[in-house]
Amino acid sequence: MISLEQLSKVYQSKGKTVIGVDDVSLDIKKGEIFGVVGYSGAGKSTLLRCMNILERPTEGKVMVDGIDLMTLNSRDLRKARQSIGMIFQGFHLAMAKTVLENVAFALKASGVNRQERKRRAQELLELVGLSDKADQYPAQLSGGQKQRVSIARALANDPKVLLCDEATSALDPNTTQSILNLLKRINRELGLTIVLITHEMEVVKEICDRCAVMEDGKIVEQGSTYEIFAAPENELTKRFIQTVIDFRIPDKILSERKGTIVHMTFKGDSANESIVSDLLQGYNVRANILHGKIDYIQDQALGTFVMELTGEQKVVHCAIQDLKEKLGEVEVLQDDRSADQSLARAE
Ligand SMILES: Nc1ncnc2c1ncn2[C@@H]1O[C@H](COP(=O)(O)OP(=O)(O)OP(=O)(O)O)[C@@H](O)[C@H]1O
Repeated sequence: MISLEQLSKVYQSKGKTVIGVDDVSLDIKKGEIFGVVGYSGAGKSTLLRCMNILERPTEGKVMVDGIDLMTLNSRDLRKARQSIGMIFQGFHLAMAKTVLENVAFALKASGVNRQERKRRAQELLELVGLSDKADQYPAQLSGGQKQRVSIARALANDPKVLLCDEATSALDPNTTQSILNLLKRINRELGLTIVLITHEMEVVKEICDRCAVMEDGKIVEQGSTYEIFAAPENELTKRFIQTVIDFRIPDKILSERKGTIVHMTFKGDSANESIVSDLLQGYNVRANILHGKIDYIQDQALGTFVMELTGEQKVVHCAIQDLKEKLGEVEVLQDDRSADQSLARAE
């Protein structure tokens, strides 16, 4: 649905060159929810705004639903933009207009008559659960309700794509959840392709089918959200995942442990099976759980465990080897230190 080819955006600011987006290529499929995550200044907003040419890329190609947006004149671009809705962190509502008028106004430019505009706006307010607020003004609404109005407005022209610029960043966790649920619902019910940018990995975990991680204008990793969580490769991606699944063990606890400390990730069904206990029993290795959690990402289980394994060192190594073959993701965080202890005693 959206295809970016070698996209770059360079700003000239006070005699300096600032790179906003640096050679990004990306394919976003029809009907998926795609997340772009990164720290402040990574280039997320610039990338998103290039997708509807609110920001004109310096180089590269932007294809949306088969149309090369960079080749359009301003009239055709305005028309093409009708199929690309957008919502913002700050809502951008007209404060002097009622909720209904805010939504109906979006239909004015497309030449819909007054009566039909009103009917459609009422229908959209129903979709976002705000029919009873039609005659109120934005100042009378909560942040979550304002974002619902802006979603209704963005949907007015039946877009194929919805771009969300930090849409939940100004909201509390409960309200964030309800807006994410609404986005998920309109994605499924209307078949809408959604691209969202965020600095919160939790948002990605919650609703994104696929995601990309951005740093210094570049995409450093991308893939299905489940695979990214299960086997992140880039250090930045790992840091983002740690904000959601934190398996770090305090240094003090680690220093007290003498066995081999391993971090294991269990994918899908294996998260529900007793592979580990069966295997460790077979090897006569004892396991002490230091951290354990099963998360559900895109309705698939993902288990994360940190364990201290003790037993004869050779046997522990064989058991780890076997676990790697069966589970794939096993990382040794700290080697066995019982030898250090006997060495210290000998000294
Ligand atoms: N209009 C502009 N003029 C000059 N530089 C800009 C402009 N817009 C963005 N930049 C620069 O481009 C880079 C990427 O900014 P961008 O806003 O896209 O990042 P971001 O990841 O969305 O961060 P944030 O979440 O803080 O908005 C930054 O270095 C920023 O200073």
